Amino acid sequence: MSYRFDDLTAACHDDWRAYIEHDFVRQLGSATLSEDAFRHYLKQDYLFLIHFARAYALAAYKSPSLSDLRHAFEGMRAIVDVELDLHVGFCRQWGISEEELAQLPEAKATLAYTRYVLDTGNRGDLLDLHVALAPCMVGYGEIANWLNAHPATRRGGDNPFDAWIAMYEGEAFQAAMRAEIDWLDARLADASPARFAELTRIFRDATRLEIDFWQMGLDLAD
Ligand SMILES: Cc1ncc(C[n+]2csc(CCO)c2C)c(N)n1
Repeated sequence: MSYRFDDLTAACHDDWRAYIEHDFVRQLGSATLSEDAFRHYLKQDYLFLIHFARAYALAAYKSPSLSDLRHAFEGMRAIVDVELDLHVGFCRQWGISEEELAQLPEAKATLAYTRYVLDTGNRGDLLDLHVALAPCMVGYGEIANWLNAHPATRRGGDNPFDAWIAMYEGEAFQAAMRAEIDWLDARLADASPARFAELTRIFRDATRLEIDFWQMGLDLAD
């Protein structure tokens, strides 16, 4: 039996669909999401991105080869040099200043998700860490594609969240998502059934924590 990334989403089908098709996503697509919920999400996502950059630093530390080291370095650079700059600019447009971002208290859902990923990487190997990162890396691209295929989605100037969808449907991001799937496909091909069961558990837990992250946004939870 040779495994691939699609076997992870198939093994966690219900959780994966609950993440991709969450009410937060649906409301964002149909332009019915409350602006306060989106702002709350944006603020917590700033903290999330900082810990995600740390997870890529951990991936560098866990890299046994130069090509893995380069992959981790590029991932960290993408977040620190591109994603976080874009995010701070995006927050500014939504009335959230850099000073406010620097002072934010961390919501429990942010704490749980980011520390889960870091702990999984600390106690496991590079594949465990990448599987914990995968719902984030692959899920957002799939969400943008799902929204574009959904009849209730409104695109363009009459949807205030249009720029968010545009970011994740863009070719640069979709290419990064495919590269991550290829990396995982190559490693999963050698996994035993017992190892695949361990990785499924990590993938499911990280997906459940993504669901909680959306719910935290909707509930304005702290
Ligand atoms: C809760 C949450 N989950 C996933 C992402 C998406 N994301 C975060 S970092 C990254 C890699 C980009 O270099 C991607 C796709 C997010 N922003 N917030």
